[in-house]
Amino acid sequence: MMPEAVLREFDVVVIGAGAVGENVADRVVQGGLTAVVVEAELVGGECSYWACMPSKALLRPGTALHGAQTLPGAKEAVTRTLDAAAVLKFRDYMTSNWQDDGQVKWLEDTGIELIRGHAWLTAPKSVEVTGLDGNSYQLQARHAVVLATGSAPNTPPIEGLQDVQVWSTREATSAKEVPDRLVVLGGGVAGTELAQAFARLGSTVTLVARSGLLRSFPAEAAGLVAAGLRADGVELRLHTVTDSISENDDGTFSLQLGDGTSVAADKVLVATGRHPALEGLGLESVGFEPDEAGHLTLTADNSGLVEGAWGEEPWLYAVGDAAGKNLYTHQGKYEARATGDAIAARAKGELAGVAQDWSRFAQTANEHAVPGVVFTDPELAAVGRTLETAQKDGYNASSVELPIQVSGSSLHSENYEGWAQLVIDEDRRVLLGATFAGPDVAELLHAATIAVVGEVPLDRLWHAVPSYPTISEVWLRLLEKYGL
Ligand SMILES: Cc1cc2nc3c(=O)[nH]c(=O)nc-3n(C[C@H](O)[C@H](O)[C@H](O)COP(=O)(O)OP(=O)(O)OC[C@H]3O[C@@H](n4cnc5c(N)ncnc54)[C@H](O)[C@@H]3O)c2cc1C
Ligand SMILES: NC(=O)c1ccc[n+]([C@@H]2O[C@H](COP(=O)([O-])OP(=O)(O)OC[C@H]3O[C@@H](n4cnc5c(N)ncnc54)[C@H](O)[C@@H]3O)[C@@H](O)[C@H]2O)c1
Repeated sequence: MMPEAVLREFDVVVIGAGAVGENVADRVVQGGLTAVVVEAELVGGECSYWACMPSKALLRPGTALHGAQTLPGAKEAVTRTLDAAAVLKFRDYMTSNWQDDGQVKWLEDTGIELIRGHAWLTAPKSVEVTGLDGNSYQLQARHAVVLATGSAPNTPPIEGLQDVQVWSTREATSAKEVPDRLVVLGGGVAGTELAQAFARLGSTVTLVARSGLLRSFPAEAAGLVAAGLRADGVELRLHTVTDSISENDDGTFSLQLGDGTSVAADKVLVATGRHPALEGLGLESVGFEPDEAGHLTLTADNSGLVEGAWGEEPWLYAVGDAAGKNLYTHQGKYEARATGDAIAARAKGELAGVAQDWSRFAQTANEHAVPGVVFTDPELAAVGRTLETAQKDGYNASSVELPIQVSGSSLHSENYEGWAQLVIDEDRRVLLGATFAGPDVAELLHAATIAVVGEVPLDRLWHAVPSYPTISEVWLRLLEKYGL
């Protein structure tokens, strides 16, 4: 017999304790409300244990080693290759060995209650939980329920894929051994980063992508990353579809490609995008139906409020990967701060109706200034609109671009190769976006984010003097080329 449900009431119920769920709960508690987060796996979510942190821990030692190898004086001192076992150990350390005690303690110290288990909606503001402690919980939210359930990997329609055991990014980022031959399917951010990480750890890597590499970025910038991967021995099979996959008796894999060739692998990583994790959440009980293909989608406004949920007043919110706007930890946490503050303000009667753009309750930067870094070597860092997206969005946009060739870059490494672009709104003479590609350009990005968010006029930007000799001097060169 099922034990009777434990009834609990909170101001806010958050489903999912990834980085985003943690942050939204933090903000509502700072705002004077009570909050519970329900987590089915590890507190900290995908980013801490299977995504950002382990993938960057696998990449960073290779980048540091390569950096030293490109500098006279240092390269003579570096005589060995990457120590794969030590890199995996560093990755284990950066994921706290997949233990979440530290993050649980943070929840306790912050005054957020944690229930471990699987949660789903049963009615407006009502959530049921099958607890990992054997209890069942009936949670009632006085003000809001927040979906912070993250995303799940897409499965591409490849014959035989359903019948074989391939790696998702989870198995890749938590791998205990380095496979001899790895095939990566997908030329997006995850596929590109992990292809380079494993190539540098010693795998023979083939990356198969049905289109180009890193297609959402300017071609010149993506081209530098492609050259970096090729230099590490990654075979890039771009504009190539994968027709079928099968597992051989010895546990290896054979993939048939659309160009008639085949490729063999010891492991296959599928990294072909992700979708919001909204299945099994009881959304049907509050007014949502899957489409003909069986997919559930939600539309959330600029405060994260989900449109169309049953109920007398606004109560259902979606943030982070679950909202499906921008699948980045930093952007999800930004959404969480706005949503948490909006929930607290609405509960106190301090916010009515739609949140005003650029107020603390609105996720306005989602429309204008989403920064992202591809942590390959060389890096690719971009914020805001590309020339293509700016023109598509109706801006009278122009661009200025240059190879990165300044004193800072020639000091950085021998034969430094980089590329930078600014996208300009000609009507207002402000930046709409920026892209940098090259070794160690990630730290250049925040200056661009500030310029885009602040809509700093170019004539004023001219007075932002980059220090000599830094790679940031490329800003000055770009503005000079633009005509200032
Ligand atoms: C390989 C890889 C590398 C990445 N690297 C970066 C990077 O370098 N920088 C960056 O900004 N982004 C990166 N990302 C993206 C980043 O990981 C996500 O944007 C981020 O994790 C989203 O956070 P979230 O809290 O929305 O979701 P998640 O971290 O997925 O958290 C959701 C949580 O909800 C829980 N949950 C789901 N359903 C239920 C339920 N019904 N009941 C209870 N609990 C539930 C899950 O167990 C999970 O813990 C990477 C992604 C991948 C795949
Ligand atoms: N450094 C970072 O911030 C970082 C790193 C990794 C992942 N992420 C985030 O995680 C999300 C998921 O990463 P991702 O690389 O899986 O997604 P992605 O959207 O970046 O790339 C998906 C790739 O898969 C390909 N693809 C899609 N469907 C396919 C099909 N049916 N057959 C073959 N190829 C197909 C696409 O053409 C694309 O190249 C991204 O949105 C990204 O924001 C961020």
